[in-house]
Amino acid sequence: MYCRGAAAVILTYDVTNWQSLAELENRFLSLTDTANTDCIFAIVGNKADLTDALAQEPLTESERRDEPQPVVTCPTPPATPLQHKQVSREDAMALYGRVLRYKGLEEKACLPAERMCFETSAKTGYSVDALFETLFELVLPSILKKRSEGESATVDLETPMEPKRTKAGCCA
Ligand SMILES: Nc1nc2c(ncn2[C@@H]2O[C@H](COP(=O)(O)OP(=O)(O)OP(=O)(O)O)[C@@H](O)[C@H]2O)c(=O)[nH]1
Repeated sequence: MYCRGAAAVILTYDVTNWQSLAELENRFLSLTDTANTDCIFAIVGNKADLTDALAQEPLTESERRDEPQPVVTCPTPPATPLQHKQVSREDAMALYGRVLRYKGLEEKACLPAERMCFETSAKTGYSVDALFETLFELVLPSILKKRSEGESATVDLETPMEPKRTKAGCCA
Protein backbone atom coordinates (compact mmCIF):
# COMPACT_ATOMS: atom_id res chain seq x y z
CA MET A 1 0.00 0.00 0.00
CA TYR A 2 2.77 2.45 0.91
CA CYS A 3 4.66 1.89 -2.35
CA ARG A 4 1.71 2.38 -4.65
CA GLY A 5 2.63 4.93 -7.32
CA ALA A 6 6.07 5.46 -5.77
CA ALA A 7 8.68 7.10 -8.00
CA ALA A 8 11.55 6.14 -5.69
CA VAL A 9 12.06 3.52 -3.02
CA ILE A 10 14.77 3.73 -0.35
CA LEU A 11 15.69 0.30 1.02
CA THR A 12 17.49 0.93 4.30
CA TYR A 13 19.60 -1.48 6.33
CA ASP A 14 21.90 -1.13 9.33
CA VAL A 15 25.61 -1.37 8.41
CA THR A 16 26.34 -3.06 11.77
CA ASN A 17 23.72 -5.77 11.25
CA TRP A 18 23.96 -8.33 8.46
CA GLN A 19 20.44 -9.61 9.20
CA SER A 20 18.94 -6.21 8.36
CA LEU A 21 20.27 -6.47 4.79
CA ALA A 22 19.01 -10.04 4.42
CA GLU A 23 15.55 -8.99 5.63
CA LEU A 24 15.35 -6.23 3.04
CA GLU A 25 15.46 -8.90 0.38
CA ASN A 26 13.48 -11.62 2.11
CA ARG A 27 10.71 -9.60 3.73
CA PHE A 28 10.49 -6.14 2.23
CA LEU A 29 11.34 -6.36 -1.46
CA SER A 30 7.97 -7.83 -2.41
CA LEU A 31 6.28 -4.82 -0.79
CA THR A 32 7.59 -2.72 -3.67
CA ASP A 33 5.51 -4.64 -6.23
CA THR A 34 3.00 -1.80 -6.45
CA ALA A 35 5.61 0.91 -7.13
CA ASN A 36 5.66 2.63 -10.53
CA THR A 37 7.25 0.63 -13.33
CA ASP A 38 9.85 3.41 -13.78
CA CYS A 39 10.50 3.57 -10.03
CA ILE A 40 14.13 3.97 -9.00
CA PHE A 41 15.74 2.14 -6.07
CA ALA A 42 18.35 3.29 -3.59
CA ILE A 43 20.05 0.94 -1.14
CA VAL A 44 21.02 2.82 2.02
CA GLY A 45 23.27 1.55 4.81
CA ASN A 46 22.43 3.65 7.86
CA LYS A 47 24.29 4.03 11.21
CA ALA A 48 27.56 4.65 9.36
CA ASP A 49 28.70 6.76 12.34
CA LEU A 50 29.09 3.52 14.32
CA THR A 51 31.67 2.09 11.93
CA ASP A 52 33.28 5.00 10.13
CA ALA A 53 35.19 7.79 11.86
CA LEU A 54 34.37 10.15 8.97
CA ALA A 55 30.63 9.71 9.58
CA GLN A 56 30.81 10.45 13.29
CA GLU A 57 29.58 13.75 14.66
CA PRO A 58 32.05 16.54 14.01
CA LEU A 59 33.51 18.10 17.16
CA THR A 60 31.82 21.28 18.34
CA GLU A 61 33.83 24.53 18.46
CA SER A 62 34.27 24.28 22.27
CA GLU A 63 35.26 20.60 22.07
CA ARG A 64 37.90 21.57 19.52
CA ARG A 65 39.20 24.36 21.76
CA ASP A 66 39.24 22.08 24.87
CA GLU A 67 41.16 19.36 23.09
CA PRO A 68 44.78 19.12 24.20
CA GLN A 69 47.14 20.04 21.41
CA PRO A 70 48.85 16.87 20.21
CA VAL A 71 52.59 16.74 20.54
CA VAL A 72 52.88 14.54 17.50
CA THR A 73 50.38 14.63 14.67
CA CYS A 74 48.00 11.70 14.82
CA PRO A 75 44.35 11.26 13.78
CA THR A 76 41.77 12.62 16.26
CA PRO A 77 40.28 9.63 18.13
CA PRO A 78 36.63 9.00 17.22
CA ALA A 79 33.95 10.20 19.65
CA THR A 80 32.75 6.63 20.34
CA PRO A 81 34.62 3.39 19.68
CA LEU A 82 33.94 2.06 16.22
CA GLN A 83 31.92 -1.13 15.79
CA HIS A 84 32.51 -3.95 13.38
CA LYS A 85 30.98 -3.25 9.98
CA GLN A 86 28.92 -6.32 9.05
CA VAL A 87 27.72 -5.14 5.63
CA SER A 88 30.17 -3.88 3.02
CA ARG A 89 29.33 -1.53 0.18
CA GLU A 90 29.96 -4.45 -2.20
CA ASP A 91 27.25 -6.47 -0.39
CA ALA A 92 24.85 -3.56 -0.86
CA MET A 93 25.76 -3.20 -4.54
CA ALA A 94 25.18 -6.93 -5.05
CA LEU A 95 21.73 -6.53 -3.48
CA TYR A 96 21.02 -3.63 -5.84
CA GLY A 97 21.74 -5.96 -8.77
CA ARG A 98 19.35 -8.56 -7.34
CA VAL A 99 16.65 -5.91 -6.84
CA LEU A 100 16.91 -5.00 -10.54
CA ARG A 101 16.68 -8.66 -11.53
CA TYR A 102 13.66 -9.12 -9.22
CA LYS A 103 12.04 -6.18 -11.01
CA GLY A 104 12.88 -7.75 -14.38
CA LEU A 105 15.09 -4.81 -15.30
CA GLU A 106 18.20 -4.93 -17.47
CA GLU A 107 21.15 -3.83 -15.32
CA LYS A 108 22.85 -2.01 -18.19
CA ALA A 109 19.73 0.08 -18.84
CA CYS A 110 19.42 1.17 -15.19
CA LEU A 111 21.24 3.61 -12.94
CA PRO A 112 24.54 2.10 -11.79
CA ALA A 113 24.92 0.54 -8.34
CA GLU A 114 27.79 2.92 -7.46
CA ARG A 115 25.38 5.83 -7.79
CA MET A 116 22.41 4.22 -6.03
CA CYS A 117 24.10 2.70 -2.95
CA PHE A 118 24.73 5.08 -0.05
CA GLU A 119 26.05 4.89 3.48
CA THR A 120 24.45 7.42 5.81
CA SER A 121 24.06 8.40 9.42
CA ALA A 122 20.68 9.66 10.55
CA LYS A 123 22.45 10.62 13.78
CA THR A 124 25.09 12.94 12.34
CA GLY A 125 23.42 13.70 9.00
CA TYR A 126 26.35 12.16 7.12
CA SER A 127 25.42 11.77 3.40
CA VAL A 128 21.72 12.29 4.08
CA ASP A 129 21.55 15.43 1.90
CA ALA A 130 23.50 13.67 -0.86
CA LEU A 131 21.00 10.79 -0.82
CA PHE A 132 17.88 12.95 -1.03
CA GLU A 133 19.37 15.44 -3.50
CA THR A 134 20.36 12.56 -5.82
CA LEU A 135 16.92 10.97 -5.65
CA PHE A 136 15.15 14.29 -6.07
CA GLU A 137 17.16 15.13 -9.19
CA LEU A 138 16.44 11.68 -10.62
CA VAL A 139 12.70 11.58 -9.99
CA LEU A 140 11.88 15.22 -10.73
CA PRO A 141 11.80 14.85 -14.55
CA SER A 142 9.34 11.93 -14.41
CA ILE A 143 7.14 13.73 -11.87
CA LEU A 144 7.06 16.87 -14.06
CA LYS A 145 6.30 14.77 -17.14
CA LYS A 146 3.37 13.05 -15.40
CA ARG A 147 2.07 16.41 -14.22
CA SER A 148 2.24 17.87 -17.72
CA GLU A 149 0.33 14.82 -18.98
CA GLY A 150 -2.38 15.58 -16.42
CA GLU A 151 -1.62 12.55 -14.23
CA SER A 152 -2.19 13.07 -10.52
CA ALA A 153 0.94 13.14 -8.36
CA THR A 154 -0.97 11.65 -5.43
CA VAL A 155 -2.47 8.21 -4.91
CA ASP A 156 -5.93 7.73 -3.47
CA LEU A 157 -5.53 4.72 -1.19
CA GLU A 158 -9.31 4.38 -0.89
CA THR A 159 -9.52 3.46 -4.59
CA PRO A 160 -8.80 -0.23 -5.03
CA MET A 161 -6.17 -1.26 -7.55
CA GLU A 162 -7.18 -3.02 -10.75
CA PRO A 163 -7.56 -6.69 -9.76
CA LYS A 164 -4.74 -8.80 -11.12
CA ARG A 165 -5.76 -11.64 -13.44
CA THR A 166 -4.59 -15.06 -12.38
CA LYS A 167 -3.12 -17.48 -14.91
CA ALA A 168 -6.48 -19.28 -15.01
CA GLY A 169 -8.15 -16.06 -16.06
CA CYS A 170 -10.15 -15.70 -12.85
CA CYS A 171 -10.14 -12.66 -10.57
CA ALA A 172 -7.59 -12.88 -7.75
N1 LIG B 1 24.17 5.62 15.95
C1 LIG B 1 23.08 5.71 15.20
N2 LIG B 1 21.89 5.31 15.70
C2 LIG B 1 20.81 5.41 14.90
C3 LIG B 1 20.87 5.91 13.58
N3 LIG B 1 19.63 5.86 13.04
C4 LIG B 1 18.82 5.39 13.98
N4 LIG B 1 19.53 5.11 15.10
C5 LIG B 1 19.03 4.56 16.37
O1 LIG B 1 18.58 3.23 16.11
C6 LIG B 1 17.41 2.92 16.88
C7 LIG B 1 16.29 2.48 15.95
O2 LIG B 1 15.92 3.56 15.15
P1 LIG B 1 14.48 3.71 14.54
O3 LIG B 1 14.37 5.06 13.96
O4 LIG B 1 13.47 3.30 15.57
O5 LIG B 1 14.53 2.74 13.32
P2 LIG B 1 13.89 1.31 13.06
O6 LIG B 1 13.88 1.12 11.61
O7 LIG B 1 12.61 1.15 13.80
O8 LIG B 1 15.08 0.45 13.64
P3 LIG B 1 15.17 -0.97 14.34
O9 LIG B 1 14.47 -0.82 15.69
O10 LIG B 1 16.67 -1.17 14.46
O11 LIG B 1 14.51 -1.94 13.42
C8 LIG B 1 17.09 4.18 17.68
O12 LIG B 1 17.66 4.03 18.96
C9 LIG B 1 17.80 5.28 16.89
O13 LIG B 1 18.17 6.34 17.72
C10 LIG B 1 22.15 6.32 13.08
O14 LIG B 1 22.34 6.76 11.94
N5 LIG B 1 23.21 6.19 13.94
